[in-house]
Amino acid sequence: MIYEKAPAKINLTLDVLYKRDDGYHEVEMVMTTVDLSDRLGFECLNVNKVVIDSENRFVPDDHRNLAYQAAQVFKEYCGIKSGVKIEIDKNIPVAAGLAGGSSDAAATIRGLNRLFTTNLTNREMEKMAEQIGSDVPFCIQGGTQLATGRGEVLDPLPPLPPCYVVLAKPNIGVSTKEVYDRVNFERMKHPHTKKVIKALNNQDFSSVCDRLENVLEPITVSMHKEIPQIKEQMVNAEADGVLMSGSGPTVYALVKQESKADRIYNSLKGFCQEVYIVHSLR
Ligand SMILES: C[C@](O)(CO)[C@H](O)COP(=O)(O)OP(=O)(O)OC[C@H]1O[C@@H](n2ccc(N)nc2=O)[C@H](O)[C@@H]1O
Ligand SMILES: Nc1ncnc2c1ncn2[C@@H]1O[C@H](COP(=O)(O)OP(=O)(O)OP(=O)(O)O)[C@@H](O)[C@H]1O
Repeated sequence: MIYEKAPAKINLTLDVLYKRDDGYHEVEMVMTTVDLSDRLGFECLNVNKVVIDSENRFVPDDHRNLAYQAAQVFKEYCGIKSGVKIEIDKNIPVAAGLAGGSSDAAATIRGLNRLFTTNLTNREMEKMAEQIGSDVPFCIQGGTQLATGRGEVLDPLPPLPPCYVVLAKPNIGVSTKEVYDRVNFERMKHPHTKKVIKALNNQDFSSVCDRLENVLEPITVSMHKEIPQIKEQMVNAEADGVLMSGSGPTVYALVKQESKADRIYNSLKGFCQEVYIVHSLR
């Protein structure tokens, strides 16, 4: 069995520019991976099928699983007739806005590229990833990147300066499609994406923290009061920056000091079922 790590992502910015004719939204977002990861294992099967094995009851074990879809796309593209077993050890909260399923799909493409020694380039793997979901191409290489188009046009950026990332996921469900469907361009306050990129170029942590913005946040907030409550607790515990990731519901805090990260963690532990202290990934 060979193994791949599948890290979660957070949005430092998320801007929506317009709705496209294909129904997707043109976006501009700065995303970065954090060290909360699923672990995926891959091995060949003699029979030509894809088998998903996970102990997490929220992870589908059939075609609905993005790792299953990635394996099918990979097998088709590379003309592979043997089957594959994929073990998913799930650590990223499910349906959280942290791209858990997307990262599993990307890890599957990378893992099968190693398992079958197919020598695909990152570019080829990103093209394949587009067929599975808008966040999957970013997850092929991860790190810190500017994602445009519907999320699949990628430009590498300098990493988020080293810090603690406290993630808090309230126990509520959010539909990404529903949040995008509620986008209202008239009332939108667009993020200063260029200033965040400049701050990353200068490795200026406090300017990054001052500019964290996500146009989907007010939409998800209007449906779930838990999100502003978590943000308020994080701010009261002296987080350097706070934002909702993706379409939510996970909210994160960026902090330099470990003692503050601990304080935020402790203040939220009773309120949220799932709270994690992790690091940004270089
Ligand atoms: C919110 C984010 O997670 C931020 O990274 C992504 O934009 C969403 O990425 P994702 O979950 O991989 O999205 P997909 O599985 O491709 O699309 C789910 C649904 O979200 C909406 N969607 C998604 C991406 C995009 N650029 N415009 C959209 O309008 C569409 O209604 C689509 O049917
Ligand atoms: N490998 C997977 N891990 C978790 N959920 C998966 C997976 N494959 C498919 N799913 C389905 O996708 C749904 C969304 O889960 P996921 O954890 O990918 O959401 P997300 O983090 O909000 O995604 P994104 O940030 O890309 O919008 C789940 O409810 C689950 O049914």
